Amino acid sequence: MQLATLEMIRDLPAPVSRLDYRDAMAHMAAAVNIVTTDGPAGRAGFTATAVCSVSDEPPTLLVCLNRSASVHPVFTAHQSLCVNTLCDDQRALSNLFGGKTEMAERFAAANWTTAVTGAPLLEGAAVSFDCRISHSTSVGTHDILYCEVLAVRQRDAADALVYFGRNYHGLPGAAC
Ligand SMILES: NC(=O)c1ccc[n+]([C@@H]2O[C@H](COP(=O)([O-])OP(=O)(O)OC[C@H]3O[C@@H](n4cnc5c(N)ncnc54)[C@H](O)[C@@H]3O)[C@@H](O)[C@H]2O)c1
Ligand SMILES: Cc1cc2c(cc1C)N(C[C@H](O)[C@H](O)[C@H](O)COP(=O)(O)O)c1[nH]c(=O)[nH]c(=O)c1N2
Repeated sequence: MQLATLEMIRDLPAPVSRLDYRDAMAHMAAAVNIVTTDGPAGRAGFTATAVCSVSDEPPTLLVCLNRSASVHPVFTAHQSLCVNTLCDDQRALSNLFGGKTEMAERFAAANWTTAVTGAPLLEGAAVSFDCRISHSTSVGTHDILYCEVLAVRQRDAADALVYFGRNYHGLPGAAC
């Protein structure tokens, strides 16, 4: 194996720091979601922007959940969840579910129903995806939850909520 020379090491780019990475990621706009679960380990929910579509056959999305989050044990116990994508008029929910708030207080601020898994579906959400967690992997500080979508519910016309530059922005909706 060729030993790296000092010149080679010196020429390597400095690794991206956590703060530089976060500054960079603040430039990536994202949808804002309340991810919920319910079952024997109780009802839980958190705000998530690290959510995206994976495949349409079978319908699958992914959610990245920080293992240090208070809700992490509940989601891993249930292996099911619902991704509720917020509309512009639901900004306050994002902060409420964004941590440090009692779970009962979080859920008291909105109306909920259920579909297949029993995970709470948010009334008035732009769209809700009721899912079974099919498998997960751990990368760095987060678990990546791969979720098979078992049911969907969508609201026809709604203004979208976007998170960009560490702030919320409304996006005028069209009939979807
Ligand atoms: N993926 C995540 O876990 C994630 C995403 C967004 C916000 N947050 C939380 O919300 C707080 C406020 O975020 P902000 O956007 O106002 O400012 P920030 O500077 O803390 O984060 C800027 C961007 O960096 C990314 N990021 C932040 N923390 C992360 C983490 N632990 N793992 C992976 N990516 C991360 C997100 O894209 C975020 O929008 C953050 O400190 C974090 O606790 C977490
Ligand atoms: C706009 C926005 C976006 C996200 C978050 C927060 C906010 C405000 N949080 C953090 C998460 O909601 C919550 O703050 C942490 O889980 C800590 O919550 P507890 O205090 O442990 O309940 C978050 N956490 C996570 O694990 N994955 C994610 O994608 C996101 N995205």
